[in-house]
Amino acid sequence: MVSAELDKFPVVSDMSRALRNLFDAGNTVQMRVLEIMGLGLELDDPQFLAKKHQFFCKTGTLRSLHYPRLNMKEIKENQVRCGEHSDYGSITLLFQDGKAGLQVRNVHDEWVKAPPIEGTILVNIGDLMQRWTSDRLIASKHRVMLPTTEEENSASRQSIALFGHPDDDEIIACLDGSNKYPPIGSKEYLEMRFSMTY
Ligand SMILES: O=C(O)CCC(=O)C(=O)O
Ligand SMILES: [Fe+2]
Repeated sequence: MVSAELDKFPVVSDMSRALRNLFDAGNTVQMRVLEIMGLGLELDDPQFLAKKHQFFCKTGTLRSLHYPRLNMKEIKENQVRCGEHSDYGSITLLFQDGKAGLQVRNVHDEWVKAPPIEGTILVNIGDLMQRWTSDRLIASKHRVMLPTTEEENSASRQSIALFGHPDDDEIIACLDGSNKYPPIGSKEYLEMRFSMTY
């Protein structure tokens, strides 16, 4: 990146403290969402999922995604901002700025827009949660498309994803007692996905 571009980054005083606060607050929200999911899934112990995320400070990952503003003339055919994928872990909290572009594939296999709604956080189910719940909860495929108007092109987009993953030494076995997916170590699963990707 050229230095002129770097100059356009906002100056955030005490960045590390700001990120730490976001990480900690996000952790609290993740735990609450996992508890609510435990209730919805009618687990004997509704806290079960949350209890498997005790070392979030070690397993959680915060990713800042900055999509620069675009020049219409430089856009290639079929270019997207972030290609179709599902997240690997249990649940992801996604904080979007005011810019549209995110799309989620619904149960009818159609792409639907998931525009940012002020004051809300988007929650994605990850692949390991799908496996854990024997496909009762489906990992949502999502992608980020390019802006459609010239005006939107002249603005950058910023999002922050907080990826949750069960504790490293947990064995993830189907919660319904079935053998739909063989049990797998949480860390082992994540490493397998990374090695397939990179
Ligand atoms: O930038 C976004 O809104 C989505 C990013 C995303 O899906 C990811 O990093 O896994
Ligand atoms: Fe994602």
